Amino acid sequence: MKIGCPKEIKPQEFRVGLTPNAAQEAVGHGHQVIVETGAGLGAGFTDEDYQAAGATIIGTAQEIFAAADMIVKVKEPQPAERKMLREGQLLFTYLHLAPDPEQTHDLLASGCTAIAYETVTDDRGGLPLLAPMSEVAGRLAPQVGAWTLQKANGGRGVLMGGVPGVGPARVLVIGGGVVGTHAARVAAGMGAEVTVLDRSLNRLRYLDDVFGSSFRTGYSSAGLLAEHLAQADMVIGAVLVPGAAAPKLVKRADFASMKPGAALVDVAIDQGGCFETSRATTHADPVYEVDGIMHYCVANMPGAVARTSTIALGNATMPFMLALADKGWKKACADDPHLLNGLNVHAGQLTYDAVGKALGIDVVAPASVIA
Ligand SMILES: NC(=O)C1=CN([C@@H]2O[C@H](COP(=O)(O)OP(=O)(O)OC[C@H]3O[C@@H](n4cnc5c(N)ncnc54)[C@H](O)[C@@H]3O)[C@@H](O)[C@H]2O)C=CC1
Ligand SMILES: CC(=O)C(=O)O
Ligand SMILES: [Mg+2]
Repeated sequence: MKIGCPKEIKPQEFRVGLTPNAAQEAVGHGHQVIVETGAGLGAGFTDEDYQAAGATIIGTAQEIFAAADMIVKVKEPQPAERKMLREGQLLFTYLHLAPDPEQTHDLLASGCTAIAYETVTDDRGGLPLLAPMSEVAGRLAPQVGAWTLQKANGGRGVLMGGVPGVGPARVLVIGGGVVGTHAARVAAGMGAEVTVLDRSLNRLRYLDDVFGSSFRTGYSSAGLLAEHLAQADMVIGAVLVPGAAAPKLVKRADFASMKPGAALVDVAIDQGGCFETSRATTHADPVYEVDGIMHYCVANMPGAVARTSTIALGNATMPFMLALADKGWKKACADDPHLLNGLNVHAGQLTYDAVGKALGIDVVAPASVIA
C-alpha cells in the first residue's frame, strides 16, 4: 500500500502523523511511504531522517493526496485538504466530527473512508488513540491555566502553590478520565488544592485508591458543581461522552457567582467544549474573556509540545496503521472490532451513531459496510 503523510496545516500545529520509526516499520512491512517535505520539522524530524527510514520525500500535499491509498495525519483535515480527498481513499487521523458539520459534509461528499483516532476503543473501555494526547493535554492544562491566572494575561493574579502564609489556588477538574487525572496530578504537584468531579463512581474509587489525599473527589451533580465553581480560581473542563458533543455543564449564568479573573481551561473544546461560552482558540491567540472570566480553549493543545506528542501518538497509532496497511481497512476492521469502532465515514455515509445524533444525519451500521 502507498501510505502518505502530509505536513499539518492547522495553525500552530507542529505534530506530524508518522514518525521516522513508524515509516521504517511500514517500509519493513513492504509498503511505500511518501512524506511531504518538511512535514516532520516541527517535531524535530528532518527529511533525511525519513529518507534513512526508507520513505520518499515529496514536494507538495497535492502530490501526496493524489498518490496515497491511505493518508495518515494528526488533526482533522482542513478545508483545503478535504478538497483533495477522494473516493476509495482511506483517512486515518483525529476527526472530532460531532461539533463540526462542515467537515462532516465535506468528508461525506469526498467519498473517502475515514477512521477517527478518538473513537477507536480497547478491551478495558479506554480510547487508546486519544489517551496519549489526553495525557499530554491533561499535563499541560494546569501549566496554561497558571499562565492564564497571571495578572498580565487577564487572570486573577493567584499563584498555584501559594506561599507560606498565603493559601494555594483552588483548582476544579470536571471529568476524571485521562485528561482529568493527569491535570489533577500536575495541579496538585504544583501545590494547588484540587477537586475532581466525575459521574462514574468507579472512576472516583480508582482516583481515591491511587491518589489518596493528593486531591479530593466528588460526584458531578449540578449542586456540587455550583458550590465548587464559586470557590475555584481555575476550572479544567475534561469531560467526554465518546464521539458525542460535550455536555455544556457550566453556563454563562454561573459566572455571576464565580471569582473575577478565574481561569477556565476547556480541554473538551475539540468535542465542542463543556462551558456554554467556549469557542475554539489557537495557540497564536489562546485566551479570551467573558464577563470577567478568562477562557483558554485551544483545540490542539498537544501541538505546543510537538516532539513529545508526535512520538507518544506514533507509539499508539503504529500497530493500527500497520494493520490497515497490511490487511486493507475492511479486513483490518473485520478482524478488530475496536478498530471498527473508529470508522466514522465510508463512501458518503456516516457510520458513527453519536456523530449522527449530534448532527441529525442518518447513520448506517459499521458492520454493514465491511460485510
Ligand atoms: N484540546 C485538546 O487539545 C485535547 C482535547 N482532548 C479532549 O479532552 C476530553 C477528555 O478526554 P479524556 O480524558 O481522554 O476522556 P475520558 O473518557 O478518559 O474521560 C472523560 C471523563 O468524563 C467523565 N464524564 C462524562 N460526563 C460527565 C459529567 N457530566 N460530569 C463529570 N464527568 C463526566 C467520564 O465519566 C470520564 O471519566 C475529550 O473531549 C478529548 O477529545 C484530548 C486531548 C487533547
Ligand atoms: C485529541 C486532539 O484533538 C489533539 O490531540 O489535538
Ligand atoms: Mg477540531
